[in-house]
Amino acid sequence: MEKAKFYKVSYQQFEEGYLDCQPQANQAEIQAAYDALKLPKRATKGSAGYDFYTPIDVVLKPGETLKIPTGIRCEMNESWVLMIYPRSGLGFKYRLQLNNTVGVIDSDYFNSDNEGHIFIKMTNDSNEGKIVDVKAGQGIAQGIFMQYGIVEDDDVSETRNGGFGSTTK
Ligand SMILES: O=c1ccn([C@H]2C[C@H](O)[C@@H](COP(=O)(O)OP(=O)(O)OP(=O)(O)O)O2)c(=O)[nH]1
Repeated sequence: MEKAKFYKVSYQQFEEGYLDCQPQANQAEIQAAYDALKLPKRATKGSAGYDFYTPIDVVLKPGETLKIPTGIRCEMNESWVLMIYPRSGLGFKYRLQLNNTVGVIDSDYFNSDNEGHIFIKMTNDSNEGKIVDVKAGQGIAQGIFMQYGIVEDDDVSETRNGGFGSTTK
């Protein structure tokens, strides 16, 4: 693949990921969120970041954390990586942080058994007592494609199958 392409995950995978993040959710709510999913987009021609839109309302008091099932998977050139960063505005306003500081989405994640469903985990780290309030459908984070290098005597032969922690089991 020369460039990259975003897709929605299957409904079945979205439901699984959604329930993992929001165990109380009912099927009508999940189906509505699935139907409303938007693929990531850049805001302007010169923007580096593809905005990821949250399928659920994100309301976080200081210190609270939420895992967001984006419903999105990404196919990309195998020498690329998709880096997920907070949106600057939300960081400036609320000190909204990604739990892993930066999300690293590997090109071979696309083929893993959860379809490469991208999750974003965030914490309101506000030190001014501000409550994060981002409605479903609004941008919550941004993804930037980058090319990565490998060492000249690299001999890895493992393939990925699974999400977080799967290659360290
Ligand atoms: O914020 C994130 C970070 C990662 N991932 C997915 C994509 C990535 O390809 C996969 C594995 O992530 P990573 O390699 O950073 O985590 P790990 O804990 O080292 O897991 P692994 O052992 O699977 O490499 O999880 C997300 O959906 N969201």
